[in-house]
Amino acid sequence: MPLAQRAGDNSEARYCGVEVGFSDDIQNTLAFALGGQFDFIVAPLTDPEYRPSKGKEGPPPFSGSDLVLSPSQWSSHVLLQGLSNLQIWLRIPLIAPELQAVEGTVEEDTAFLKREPVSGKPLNDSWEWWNMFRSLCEYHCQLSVVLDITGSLPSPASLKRWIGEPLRAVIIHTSAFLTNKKGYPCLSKRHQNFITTLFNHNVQIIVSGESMHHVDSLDPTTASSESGANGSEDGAYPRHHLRPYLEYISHLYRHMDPLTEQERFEIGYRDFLQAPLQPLMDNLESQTYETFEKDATKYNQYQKAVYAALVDRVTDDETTVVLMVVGAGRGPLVRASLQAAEDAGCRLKVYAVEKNPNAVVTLHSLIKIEGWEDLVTVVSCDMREWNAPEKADILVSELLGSFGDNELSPECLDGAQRFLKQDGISIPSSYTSYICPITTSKLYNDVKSYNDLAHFETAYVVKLHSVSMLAPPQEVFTFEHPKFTGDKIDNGRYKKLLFQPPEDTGSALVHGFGGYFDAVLYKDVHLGTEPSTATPNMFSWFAIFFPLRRPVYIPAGSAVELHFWRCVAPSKVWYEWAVSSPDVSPIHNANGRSYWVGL
Ligand SMILES: C[S@@+](CC[C@H](N)C(=O)[O-])C[C@H]1O[C@@H](n2cnc3c(N)ncnc32)[C@H](O)[C@@H]1O
Repeated sequence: MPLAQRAGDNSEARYCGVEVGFSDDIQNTLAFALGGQFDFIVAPLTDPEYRPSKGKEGPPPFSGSDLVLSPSQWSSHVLLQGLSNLQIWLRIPLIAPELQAVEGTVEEDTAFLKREPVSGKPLNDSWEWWNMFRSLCEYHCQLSVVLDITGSLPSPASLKRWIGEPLRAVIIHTSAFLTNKKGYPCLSKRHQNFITTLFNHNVQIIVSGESMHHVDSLDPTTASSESGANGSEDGAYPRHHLRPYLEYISHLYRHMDPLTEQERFEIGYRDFLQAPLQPLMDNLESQTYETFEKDATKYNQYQKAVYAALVDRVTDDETTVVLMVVGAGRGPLVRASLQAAEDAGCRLKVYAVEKNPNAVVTLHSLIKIEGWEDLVTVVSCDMREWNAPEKADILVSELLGSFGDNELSPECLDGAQRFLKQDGISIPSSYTSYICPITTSKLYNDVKSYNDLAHFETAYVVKLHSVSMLAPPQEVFTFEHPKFTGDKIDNGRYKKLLFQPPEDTGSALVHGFGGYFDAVLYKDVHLGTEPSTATPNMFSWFAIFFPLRRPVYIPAGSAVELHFWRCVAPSKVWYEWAVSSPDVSPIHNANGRSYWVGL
């Protein structure tokens, strides 16, 4: 039975298994573990005592026939170390044995990796063992990792690296547990936080070792309500000696914070590649507008910004402010603007400019339903071509992509500023893209599975989740509006960035870059996704992912140097990117050969 569900989380269930020794009687071993409420066992495939005797032909080192369990029992409840549905799971200690005080890890299994230092890599960091092994396997998508956790944990930054790796399970040893006041097993705060993080990333937990807490009745603070008080459900077996550990793990899971509304919306999108929208070249579908319109936070921020701009702009009761919503879609920014005007007590004349004829139909009907005919004029036109009958005081738009400028807001607004007064206000007034190097095995393998160059040179919209940020995001490109320079505006850009991972990270692998944005709507009203300032409860934008054709190894203490270009041609805009240190990558997407946004 899976661990009791955490509130609001209907995604994959979390399970807790138990490691068992080699057994001739696997039926009984399994029944005992399941009776103790564990979900599965982890068992060695071969007898560790078995030694092939020289010159003698003997039976293979297996205990018995595969018929000892039914096929469904094998697949649901038994993890054969190393083999699982044609997946290979490499088991390594989280802390290299020579560094840890506590014994009982799997040193033998990984000894071959430690035999010789390779190119000076610090072999006391078990992540290096994993990295060497998976590099030898060319990052194979069926290769995953399982970590043994004991009493000590590595530094927070080095621990964080594992979240971007294909970590399937952790084996938590009974020696990792402390004892609470009542004599029951519990974990240190750091261990608790790590296990909780693992739950969030669908990592299964396996308990292993001898019981170190000989308690025979359940601790009321950790007992799971659905389990029997003593022994197995049907009483056929004695109480499982590791049951208090399972109960503690289950307790941690049940007491996690419930998912927020935003997390509930996003959960099905985590770590899935999506092609970015092309709202200029294509016409968005009705369903896409419907999703946008559910994001109350986004429109609240716009309403606040329009209100603040109106308050600054209106000096007497007689003024009628001309406000143009450019790229009005089905009208939510028109609604937010009219509401802001009502709150500010000022008169507003609105033009709603939209180039998607389908959205224009809905916009017309909204205006009729709401009785806004005297307030709002609908213009079915591309804003870059419209001959406006008068100039605007305020230009409101939302043409932002996950990387700020990637849906060509700069090019559209440069075209629209012709009909903004010289002292007029653009909402947004500026936006900035941000980027950082990330470890993301899952996304890298998903891109690789397309088996062509073009997919490695494409940016993807992704709800980044099982990803490790190796350094904080840094600013890439900023665009400001309006920009009355008199000259033709050049929206081409180039930036070189240097990312220094925290000192205690150790080495790491970069699979690509995560991109975000922040937009200043008006003065101190902003919205964005850059993690340190992200607008809470806003779900209109996921991050953007720029992959690398080959992951780049970053030795401990080294920085990552990234070059990023925004290139503009008469009919398209595209990005190019390359890493120049500590290793040199090719320039990705040279001349926009694989990915571009149409003008
Ligand atoms: C991201 S959507 C936002 C729609 C709406 N404002 C909202 O918040 O739901 C951008 C809208 O701008 C429109 N658009 C993009 N470029 C445009 C252009 N050059 N002229 C007119 N409309 C444009 C698209 O068709 C789309 O409806």
